[in-house]
Amino acid sequence: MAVEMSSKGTSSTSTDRLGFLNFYFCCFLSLISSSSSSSSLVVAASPSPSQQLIISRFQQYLQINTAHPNPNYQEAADFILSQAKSLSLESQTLDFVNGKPLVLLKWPGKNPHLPSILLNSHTDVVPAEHHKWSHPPFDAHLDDHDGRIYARGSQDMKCVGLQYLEAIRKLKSSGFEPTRTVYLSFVPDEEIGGHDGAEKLADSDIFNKKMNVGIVLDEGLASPNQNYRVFYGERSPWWLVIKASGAPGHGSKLYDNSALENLLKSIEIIRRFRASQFDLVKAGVKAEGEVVSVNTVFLKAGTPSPTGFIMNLQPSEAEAGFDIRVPPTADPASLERRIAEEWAPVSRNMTFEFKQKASVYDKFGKPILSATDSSNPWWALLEGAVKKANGKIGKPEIFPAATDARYFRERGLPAIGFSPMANTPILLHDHNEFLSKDEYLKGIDIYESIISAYASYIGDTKDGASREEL
Ligand SMILES: CSCC[C@H](NC(C)=O)C(=O)O
Ligand SMILES: [Zn+2]
Ligand SMILES: [Zn+2]
Repeated sequence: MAVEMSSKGTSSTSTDRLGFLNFYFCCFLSLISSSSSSSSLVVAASPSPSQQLIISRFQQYLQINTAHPNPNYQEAADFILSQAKSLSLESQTLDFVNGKPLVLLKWPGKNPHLPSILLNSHTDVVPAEHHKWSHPPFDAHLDDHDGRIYARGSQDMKCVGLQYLEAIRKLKSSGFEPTRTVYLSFVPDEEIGGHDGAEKLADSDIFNKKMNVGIVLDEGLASPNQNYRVFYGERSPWWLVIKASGAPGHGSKLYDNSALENLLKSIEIIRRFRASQFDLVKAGVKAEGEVVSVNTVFLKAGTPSPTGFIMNLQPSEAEAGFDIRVPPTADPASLERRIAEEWAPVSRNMTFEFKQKASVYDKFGKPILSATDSSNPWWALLEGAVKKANGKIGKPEIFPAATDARYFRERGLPAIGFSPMANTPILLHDHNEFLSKDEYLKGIDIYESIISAYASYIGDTKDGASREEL
């Protein structure tokens, strides 16, 4: 792999200087808050100087506005490259698509023949409605009272990207040397489908001929309770548009087969199907990721007029869009039949098209799921490593939405979705997304344990979770 050390971006020295300034500023703030003893609010424990530097680096990454539709990818890439430089990691910027840099870092292992570990994170975030946030979404404000860091991307998923790096920083300073090579990919465009990011990486020669990846870690979700959530598969997005057509007519006339009547019949049938799936979740029979979800995302009909819509004309066309998520355990053929026969039947003058229809099966025709039994030693290693760092993980789940992990699972690689955020409300894509500094710091310890276990593992897929004695 060609190694290019970036000369652009913030140097580690200026990064650290900024961190110290921030540290002194925060000490000043905590002095003020502790002097106002009348306050009944709980004051978060003050971080140590080294923790303050870690938090400050996280804030710097969060402050880079990588929201769609105009993500500042270059600044994010420069920041990651500066961090890589401070850690003496090899780095490379892959420009699969102009203006969408993908940063690939490498920590070479002592045994380059063993399959490597890929730690993936996306650099983009979804947009925020700034006026609806209590703190500006790109300020990365740290609330001194509750220790929360408010920012778009604090949960999804700039936290994970930097936690990987901070864990490596700790491992390096403890003298740890990996047996397996560890790669880190910082990819663009996950939030808009990953086609110009992780999908390009997974299809690339560098990935398929050089990296020899054996396991991928990617994003998970926050957990409101004390157990971390772990994901071994995800639902496939199907974005469906159904269209109805019929004769136009006077607004006063009752007649059969108008476009809107036909569309509304379908919407009612779809709504009943949705309720049947949701009832299974409400009754605790199935988890969210195990049912088919269908949500109406747009309705389009009517004849526009300068003041709104013509009110006495029944339109000749009407359409509706649905976000459908299909679990890997569902039967896609029966859902397709349901769509053609019940949701958009020709008998009601209806047609349908998919704007997106991700396969539920891999290239071998099997549901895209990573094993969670003894055939996948990475699973047991992850469980053991989290436990060793005093964390707990819950039952393996199917991720309800889509992540970049699917591009790696599709190739038959095991991929685990995991974002170490316990005792945290799920706020991805929501207003006031936050992560507490303590959970962030705890997550670094968790990754330190996982990376150490993964990078030291010398067994193959058959001989379980043996570890090299270092
Ligand atoms: C279909 S690609 C868009 C990816 C996005 N992922 C998440 C986690 O929100 C989603 O599931 O809608
Ligand atoms: Zn994400
Ligand atoms: Zn997201």
